[in-house]
Amino acid sequence: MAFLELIDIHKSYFLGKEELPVLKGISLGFEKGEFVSILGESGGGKSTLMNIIGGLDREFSGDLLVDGQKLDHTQEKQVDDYRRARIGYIYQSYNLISHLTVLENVLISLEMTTLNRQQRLERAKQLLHQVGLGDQLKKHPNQLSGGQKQRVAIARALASDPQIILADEPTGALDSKNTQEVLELLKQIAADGRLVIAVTHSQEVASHGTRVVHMEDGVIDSDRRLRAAYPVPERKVEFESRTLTAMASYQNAFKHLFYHFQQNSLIVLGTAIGIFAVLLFSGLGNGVNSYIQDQIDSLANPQVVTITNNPAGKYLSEQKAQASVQQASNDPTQRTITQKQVNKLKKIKHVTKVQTGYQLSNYTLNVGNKKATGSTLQTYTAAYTSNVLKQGSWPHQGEIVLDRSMGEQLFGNISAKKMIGKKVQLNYNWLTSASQPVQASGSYKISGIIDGKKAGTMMLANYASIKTSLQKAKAMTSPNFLSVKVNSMDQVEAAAKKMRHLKTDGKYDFAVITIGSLLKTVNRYVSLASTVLAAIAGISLLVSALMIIVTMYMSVAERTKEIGILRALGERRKDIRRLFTSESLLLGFFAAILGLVIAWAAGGILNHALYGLIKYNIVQMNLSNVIFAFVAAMVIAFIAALLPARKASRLNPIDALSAE
Ligand SMILES: Nc1ncnc2c1ncn2[C@@H]1O[C@H](COP(=O)(O)OP(=O)(O)OP(=O)(O)O)[C@@H](O)[C@H]1O
Repeated sequence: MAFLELIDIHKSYFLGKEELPVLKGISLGFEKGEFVSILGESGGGKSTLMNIIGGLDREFSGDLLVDGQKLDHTQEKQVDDYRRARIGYIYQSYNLISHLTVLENVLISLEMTTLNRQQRLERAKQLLHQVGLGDQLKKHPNQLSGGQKQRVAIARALASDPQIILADEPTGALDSKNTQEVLELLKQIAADGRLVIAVTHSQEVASHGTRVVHMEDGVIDSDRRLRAAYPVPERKVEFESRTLTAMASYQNAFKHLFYHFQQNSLIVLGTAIGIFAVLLFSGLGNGVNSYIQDQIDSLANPQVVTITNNPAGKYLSEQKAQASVQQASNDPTQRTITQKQVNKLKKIKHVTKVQTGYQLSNYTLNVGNKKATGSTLQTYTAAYTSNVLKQGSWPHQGEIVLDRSMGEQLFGNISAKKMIGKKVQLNYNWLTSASQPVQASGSYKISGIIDGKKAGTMMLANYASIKTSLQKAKAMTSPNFLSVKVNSMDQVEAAAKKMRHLKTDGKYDFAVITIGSLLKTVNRYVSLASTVLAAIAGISLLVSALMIIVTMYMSVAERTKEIGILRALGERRKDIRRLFTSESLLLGFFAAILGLVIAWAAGGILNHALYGLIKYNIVQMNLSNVIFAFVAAMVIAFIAALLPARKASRLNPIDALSAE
């Protein structure tokens, strides 16, 4: 049995429904060491036969046996392996990959072998040296003559040490000197014990071979032996073929990206701008959120929970509690809290202190004939931080703290310091336990001035003093809000939750507000705003994705021939798909890095510019923003490459090879 056997090969092309039979039952056997020329009239089916022998065409009937093993050409994987391990191609038009150097053109085939990097490099150099191009390694194909290009193609065809070399009009484009040299090389290849099959119109080529097969009208009409086949020397197998690794795909993609540096930098820049915008807006959202938190924390103690009664008795979530307390300020009499309720709170774990307080409406302050009025009179609790105080101290017995603007109404434009120690008369309205309105009053000394700009207009009195004046007026004296202190920040939310769930006779006792929950409400709006901005910026990412899709489609169109070459060298459809996805992922990766750098720089500049104004870094990008930007860039790049990559991988290798 011959080394390579073709048994009754039939092949037809179809034009619509019309069948055009091209090969009409070809049976041939080839041995190693033969240099066979296939001759025949133009259009006789020589190239078609070569494509079948080379495993590029799987649409035929008949059998192909190699080394006695039948090649199941319905199985793509088998044919891919066969091409990669057994076949080396040489074409009339050289089919070199233009963006790779001479050396890289040979290495690309060696990437599908078990040789290591160093061995691959050595073998490529040695082969190029053998074909007389040892000093042209760094050149690109367009810097070579026709003869030189064909010699690179020969070196590449030999790289994976295939047993079969197929040459389609190998000297068709060469002058006589180069033709001679190439023929000598082909003879040498056969003499090395390989099978060389060349399609040709040239008698000269045919006369160099060991055998001439002539085709006519889809059948073999003559098969002449010119001389004996070369003896097959004993050769040990130094390496084997294997599929392309993902690493090699990424390296190739990188080379291609770099070769079109300018075009690709623009795409990277475009995508990076989208990523930068998303990052900057998310960073700005974070910064504004934490700025607000910082501001609120500086005014109110986040470890203190504020509680009022819950007259309706329905469960109040954080948000509902806030709404309910706002309503309560219109009708504070509904909100009195009993000692029993206070005791319940004290029993909650992590609660260290429960401070009673009054929130009373409509009060008047008088000094001589000067008057100031306000809507809410509140007693001081630990909920306030000393940042609120502009001057002086919190009120003790017989003292109050005033807002600066109120002080000005009463005393004219004097300094806060001078207001301290002055006496004011306070009148306010409240109810008796029978709900009859009464007026309470007292004389108080100013112990501190509040920075109204920070905390809003308000007045804080001493709890015990207010209680005494309420008693004097025979008004009810139950407190109507509580400040409950929790021993650590971490426990505030958990403790607040327990407080919310306290019940008396099936009714929920309290409306509970934490600074955290207040902050959450504010931050929800800020986050919403920054998400909307980031989403708008995300549109530019979408544009980037479209840009990548278009580029990839253009790249597929531009590289159609290369795809054919790579398939002929043995790359699988999967490898072709990865060629494009990896290139797109690299684009996404570089864009993400550039986007990060720009966002980092812009954030830095913005922070620097605004620091003087607000004493705060307003752009705060965190790790999750960075990770998100990265993942988004990669996902977009990957998705953008899917369709073009699929298109590329589905190209018929023969059609791809014949692309201009
Ligand atoms: N994809 C195709 N669809 C339809 N017909 C095709 C296709 N490819 C080739 N043919 C036809 O099949 C016949 C054989 O073509 P093939 O290229 O194998 O001939 P050839 O002997 O190599 O010719 P040449 O020596 O001119 O290169 C021709 O008539 C050609 O027109």
